[in-house]
Amino acid sequence: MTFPPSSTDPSTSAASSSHQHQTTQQQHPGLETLDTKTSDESTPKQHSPQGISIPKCLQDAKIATLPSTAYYIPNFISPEEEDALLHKVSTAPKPRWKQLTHRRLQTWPSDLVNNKLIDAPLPTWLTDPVITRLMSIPVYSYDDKNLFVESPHKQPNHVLINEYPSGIGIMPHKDGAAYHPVVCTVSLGASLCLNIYQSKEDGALDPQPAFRILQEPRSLLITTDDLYTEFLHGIADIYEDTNLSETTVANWNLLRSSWSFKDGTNRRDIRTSLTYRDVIKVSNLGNKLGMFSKR
Ligand SMILES: O=C(O)CCC(=O)C(=O)O
Ligand SMILES: [Fe+2]
Repeated sequence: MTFPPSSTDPSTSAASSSHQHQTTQQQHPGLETLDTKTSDESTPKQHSPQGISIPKCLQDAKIATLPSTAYYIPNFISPEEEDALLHKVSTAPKPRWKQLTHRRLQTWPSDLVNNKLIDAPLPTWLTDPVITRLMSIPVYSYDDKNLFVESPHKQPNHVLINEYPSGIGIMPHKDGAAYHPVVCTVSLGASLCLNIYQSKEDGALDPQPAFRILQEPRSLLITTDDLYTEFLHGIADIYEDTNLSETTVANWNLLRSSWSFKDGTNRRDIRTSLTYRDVIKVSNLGNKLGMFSKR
């Protein structure tokens, strides 16, 4: 990864777990259990296990105010799934963690070497439920093609886990050429704003974010196209996101709990993100050595 003006990397984060999501359960006349949210969002939902709300197709989750394609699903995983993922992350063997100056990260199945992944399976706790659920959502209602239909391996093969204490973010960067330009980020633990930056005509970074996307715990954010290739993204090193409103947050109408930010602030807490991507180049070295055959 490279940092400004043109860059690549893994992530950041923080936010407040006090923004609890409230749902009431209702029996649908059909088969499934529906979540009826008490907050002010409106995306039509399909249903599955408790606390999850999956749109019928990604168009229902599209962040309409952005110039390029992005989707936001607030209740992508349940509180129990969130706890289970956080437990797996925190109990991973110590050598799995790479400690940076202010945050730490894990890469699964491994680090890239010269932008290449050594072929190895992801552990089940990272594929199920996140990848299975992601693959089950069609992009459009009229056919069943999913988001990874054009990606080299037809699904994510790499997960970067970043843990951001409050006050810590990630510099504006681009994710670079190693990945297919579809990025799926599951947020755990707390909320924060992802900033989207543009370069100015002279190529320098405009330090003022062009857009902000608020990511709540248990949400899935998908960014693609120009958001991947043209814009930069980053997270500010702050303890509180401020000036949050319908006009300053691109995905305000899709939030689970916009009411909880109605004073315009989000106090950061530890946020962990899981970034799922398809690494374009994969080497079979691992298979040849029989390294990963028995997972
Ligand atoms: O943690 C995040 O949401 C951002 C991660 C990121 O930018 C990256 O992994 O490249
Ligand atoms: Fe990134």
